[in-house]
Amino acid sequence: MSAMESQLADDELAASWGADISDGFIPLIDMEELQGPRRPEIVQQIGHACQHYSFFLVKNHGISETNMNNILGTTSEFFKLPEQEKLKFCTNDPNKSIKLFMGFKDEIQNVFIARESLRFRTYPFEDYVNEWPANPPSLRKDVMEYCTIVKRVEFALLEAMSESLGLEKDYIDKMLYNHGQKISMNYYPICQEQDLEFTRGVRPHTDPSIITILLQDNVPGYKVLNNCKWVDVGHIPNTLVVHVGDLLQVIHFIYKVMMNTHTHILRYT
Ligand SMILES: O=C(O)CCC(=O)C(=O)O
Ligand SMILES: [Fe+2]
Repeated sequence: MSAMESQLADDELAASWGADISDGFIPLIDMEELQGPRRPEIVQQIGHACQHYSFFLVKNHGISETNMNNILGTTSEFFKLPEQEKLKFCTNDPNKSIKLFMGFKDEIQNVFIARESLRFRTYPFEDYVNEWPANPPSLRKDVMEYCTIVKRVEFALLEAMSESLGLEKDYIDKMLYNHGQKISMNYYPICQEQDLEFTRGVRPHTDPSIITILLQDNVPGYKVLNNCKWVDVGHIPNTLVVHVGDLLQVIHFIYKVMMNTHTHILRYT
């Protein structure tokens, strides 16, 4: 098959199970179907999405609308806290499992990275929960509820990814040996129209993770790189974006991803 024919076949296959977005196409996986008779087909879809896109959307993932609203609400409450309360979590100490990153100017590229980001280890909860912010009071409960279900989503996806590579379904999980989980709560503040050219949410990057599972609010701005073109993911309600991270790529050499957030409106993920 020529490269063009193969691209066409890929596009046709993808067109039968993807989601149309504003300026392109993004694979959409129905996770509920992983439990039923169509599992082999869905596993194939996941493998195809990882190999040809390195990102995809998932629906019917088991995270309720309430859970999603709670964690996004908690995130926005945290970033609304007074500066001195938040700054307690800013640290250069490499041994700290929780860190807040504030917006900063990148002098070399002459851009302002506007994002505030609170990142912390979550799993196993008992090892870390006491370090999590006690404010807002809902945070610990919301993070635990959300991360418990995200862990299930992650396991289901890693199993399907293993199978899609012709491996035993617990292959990747066993290789990773009891791996943990990290959450990154992000706040993209409003920036002025005239500053837009010099302001980024995040710079183009790949993630140093196994997989990244992203929940975003309904504000657009998130882009992924596909065939050398940045594609706006937009917001499809009740879906999560899944990315193949660098570590999974290192294990298998075939999955690759890039992402970029550039926004001039208030946004939480
Ligand atoms: O918050 C987003 O939209 C993207 C965040 C991201 O890419 C990251 O934290 O690695
Ligand atoms: Fe990322």
